[in-house]
Amino acid sequence: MAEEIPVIDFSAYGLSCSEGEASRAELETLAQSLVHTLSTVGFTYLTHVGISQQEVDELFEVSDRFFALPIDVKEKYRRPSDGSRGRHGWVAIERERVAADRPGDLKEAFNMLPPLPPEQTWPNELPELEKVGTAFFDKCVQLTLRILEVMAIGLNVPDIPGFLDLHRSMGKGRNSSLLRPLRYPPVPDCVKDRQIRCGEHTDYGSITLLWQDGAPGLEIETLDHRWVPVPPIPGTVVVNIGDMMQRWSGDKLRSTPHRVVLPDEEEWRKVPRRSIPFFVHPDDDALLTCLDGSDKYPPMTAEEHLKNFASKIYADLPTAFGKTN
Ligand SMILES: O=C(O)CCC(=O)C(=O)O
Ligand SMILES: [Fe+2]
Repeated sequence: MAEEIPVIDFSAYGLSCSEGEASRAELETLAQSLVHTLSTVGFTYLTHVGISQQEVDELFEVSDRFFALPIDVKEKYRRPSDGSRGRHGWVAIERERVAADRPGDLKEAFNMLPPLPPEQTWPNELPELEKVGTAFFDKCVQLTLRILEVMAIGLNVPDIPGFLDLHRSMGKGRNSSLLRPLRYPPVPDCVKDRQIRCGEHTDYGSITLLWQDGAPGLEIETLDHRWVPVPPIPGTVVVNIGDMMQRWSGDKLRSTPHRVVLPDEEEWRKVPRRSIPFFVHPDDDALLTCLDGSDKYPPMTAEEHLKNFASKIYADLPTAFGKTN
């Protein structure tokens, strides 16, 4: 139930206050509760982060307009499938299968990975997508740096500026952080055996920020192996840990399996579900050395870590792993 996933008030360090405003004591308190939750549940809700509902709704709306374009227009902006030409662009329904034992996911997505390589463009048919998407991306970057700073305080990272510096290129190239509006269509009359909206997986980056619309379906697996819902709570953003951060923290923080199931209620089956994840990655060349000073895992660059998992989730590839984005 929702009560297993705490709601943490982030107002002391939200984007609405300036950086020097929060006292050390306020940040310490915030850091303790954040790290406690992310070490156990691996998921939390944050309120008062300083990104308004209006900004979120604007991105939902412009993404809706993109997904409503004819297939042949969306095809022009398809995400290259060979992985060597970047990951920006549209991903069609059932194209990804994040759980190997399930059919393709009932979702479509638009990966936003600024700056674009020269051979890719934003949709000319919908210039607002670039405008709204890049503005939201920038907000996510600012919020991410604040959340990472608070996490680092809670983890007693000795060199916090150095840790934050490993994320300095988000949105500037040589960094794989990704904003990804998702649309899960209304549940079709014919659903394949075991098909759901998004199969069981862990995220593979460092942290994920996730905005949900009002539709239910997101679930997490608890430490005692129960699947519990993460219902949408207005005015909150969900934050969770990815595999890279679990490893980097020497397994202190928990990369929690999650999925998006088909709703049982007829009213929710008839409507789409929309969400906006922002997947955070350190810079490609960042060397990840265990933050607790231990040698539990050998140092590895973010790019090496990414290569281990990327390109494994495409429905037409022979292997599919429980990893997404
Ligand atoms: O749509 C959601 O609520 C979650 C999606 C998700 O877990 C993912 O894309 O990695
Ligand atoms: Fe996920």
